Amino acid sequence: MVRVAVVGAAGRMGRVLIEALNENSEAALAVAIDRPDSSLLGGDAGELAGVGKLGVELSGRLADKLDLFDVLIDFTHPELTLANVELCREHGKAVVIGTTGLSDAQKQQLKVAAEDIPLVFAPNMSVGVNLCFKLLELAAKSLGDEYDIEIIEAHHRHKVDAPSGTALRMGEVVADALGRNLSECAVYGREGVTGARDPKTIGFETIRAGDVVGDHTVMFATEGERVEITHKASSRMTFAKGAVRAAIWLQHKSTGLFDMQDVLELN
Ligand SMILES: NC(=O)C1=CN([C@@H]2O[C@H](COP(=O)(O)OP(=O)(O)OC[C@H]3O[C@@H](n4cnc5c(N)ncnc54)[C@H](OP(=O)(O)O)[C@@H]3O)[C@@H](O)[C@H]2O)C=CC1
Ligand SMILES: O=C(O)C1=N[C@H](C(=O)O)C[C@H](O)C1
Repeated sequence: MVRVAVVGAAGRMGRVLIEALNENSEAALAVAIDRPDSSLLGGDAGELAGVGKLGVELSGRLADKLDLFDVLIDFTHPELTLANVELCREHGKAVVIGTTGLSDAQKQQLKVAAEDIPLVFAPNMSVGVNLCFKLLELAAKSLGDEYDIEIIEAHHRHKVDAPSGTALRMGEVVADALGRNLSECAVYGREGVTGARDPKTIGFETIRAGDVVGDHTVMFATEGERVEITHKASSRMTFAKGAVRAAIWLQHKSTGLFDMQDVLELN
């Protein structure tokens, strides 16, 4: 049985992760962490997640719980994730990272940490999105430079980073397949007199509204037709199940930086 610690346990993903762990026979919640100043500290993590008492108290300091878990699952925010990875690196713990919005420098820090511990880092843990990454590679290679590419994503009103990590990864997949560098060809939103579209660009449009769990569409459009590859998440459970699967998969790894394509053997 893999003993899992969840940080951000009282958050949107944290609560669903606890539920997913409760339903899994190969992994179990061992530690639940949220803000040190949270009014919820001391409560039972299972009750917080709506699955009944689990006997795991919500606490505020991961450093006090290092003996109690094998793998950390972190869906929080970049600075906290990096601090937690460093703590886990010092103590030889594996980490599954779902947090998005990391800078290039922060991603580089993960690469360095992965020399000492195993990490799964993926902007989207759902099977469907990871299948879409493969479909996008095929579509981009088949359609080529004749088609304009636009990536449209929609998320709930609480999301703090844009474009989503998934949309950016979709952009990277398509850009790589076409031999382009995303940092040179990405266009984020348009306003005013923009001029005609530069065919080499990849456009990103972001919607933030209501309770949308996560929608992504990549459009390939040319004169006479367009192809759209769309994924719509209707429950966070799809991400949580993927993260638990990654935690179980990581127990057999000693070091290395992996993503969900590795976990799902889609590479
Ligand atoms: N890879 C994937 O498949 C997915 C990735 N995500 C990503 O996961 C991340 C989290 O998303 P979401 O769950 O919606 O966000 P939430 O804000 O709901 O959850 C984050 C939790 O972390 C808590 N937190 C903040 N500071 C600390 C701290 N110092 N110590 C411990 N806990 C702390 C927050 O508390 P408080 O609210 O009080 O600040 C909150 O409970 C985002 O980056 C999102 O993009 C989301 C879904 C899927
Ligand atoms: O913040 C979210 O909610 C989500 N974030 C991830 C992202 O940025 O791609 C994945 C998912 O779409 C939900």
